[in-house]
Amino acid sequence: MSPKRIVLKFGSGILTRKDAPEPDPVQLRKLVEAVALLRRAGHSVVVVSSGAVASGLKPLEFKQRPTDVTTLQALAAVGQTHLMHAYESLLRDHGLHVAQLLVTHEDFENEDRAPRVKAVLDRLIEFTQVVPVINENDSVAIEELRYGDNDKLSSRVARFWGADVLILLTSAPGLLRDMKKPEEGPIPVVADVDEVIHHAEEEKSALGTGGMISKLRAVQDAVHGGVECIIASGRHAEQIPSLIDGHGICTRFPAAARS
Ligand SMILES: Nc1ncnc2c1ncn2[C@@H]1O[C@H](COP(=O)(O)OP(=O)(O)O)[C@@H](O)[C@H]1O
Ligand SMILES: N[C@@H](CCC(=O)OP(=O)(O)O)C(=O)O
Repeated sequence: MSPKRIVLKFGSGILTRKDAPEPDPVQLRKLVEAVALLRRAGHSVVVVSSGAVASGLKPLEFKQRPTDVTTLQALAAVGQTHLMHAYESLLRDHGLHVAQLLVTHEDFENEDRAPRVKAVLDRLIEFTQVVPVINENDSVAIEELRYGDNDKLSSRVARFWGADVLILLTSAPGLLRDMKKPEEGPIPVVADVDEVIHHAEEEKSALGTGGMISKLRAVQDAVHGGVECIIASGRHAEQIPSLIDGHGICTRFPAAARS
């Protein structure tokens, strides 16, 4: 299989324990293993990782996610360092290093800044031992914390970087037709997001901020930019390499032709 440019988005809901609002080291280890496998297979991988706010809850002794923006920003400032520490030590076991990029939407929209971000991303990828991990600069980016746009951010990164595939790893196995009937499994392939958006409900995981509607909008944007998208469960990180090969339980959104 030819090497691909892959963006993996890890949502807050899959980086944290199911029973407590704190990072789950086992889960993080499995996700990092999947990244290392893809790297070893010759693919270029960029991770867009949520989890800054969630990672700040325990050190600052919060039992649940607060709602006021300034406290969320404070949590993100503390949590982001914990998150990066975890990535650095887990990636080191695979001979890899984490490269942290904290960005705001403006970094992609401003015509002077955007080429710099792309240049540094391309340069980082040339180092085969480096895995760029991107998050919104939450401590100053209010809009991110209010709207939970890491889905949108990952879609922007994927388009901007010219990724072949964007995988949104989340707490659901893909897009379900009916959330009350998870046994039916996710819709396997979606050609037109507009035709399935009504399946997305407002409900989301305890620590997630985006939700399924945000994911589908992000997917729509990426697909139109020529990026194949996949929504899959991040609780089954072992299937990530096979998702790239066209298998696995997920919802696939084939790329539209690049214009
Ligand atoms: N049709 C649907 N199929 C699957 N999940 C859905 C659907 N509609 C809403 N959801 C919700 O979307 C959630 C995933 O979004 P979110 O909690 O924001 O995750 P993340 O933290 O990974 O971004 C699921 O846990 C589920 O509650
Ligand atoms: N940048 C925030 C992201 C919050 C967010 O977007 O969460 P998610 O809905 O899990 O993608 C953080 O790191 O906490």
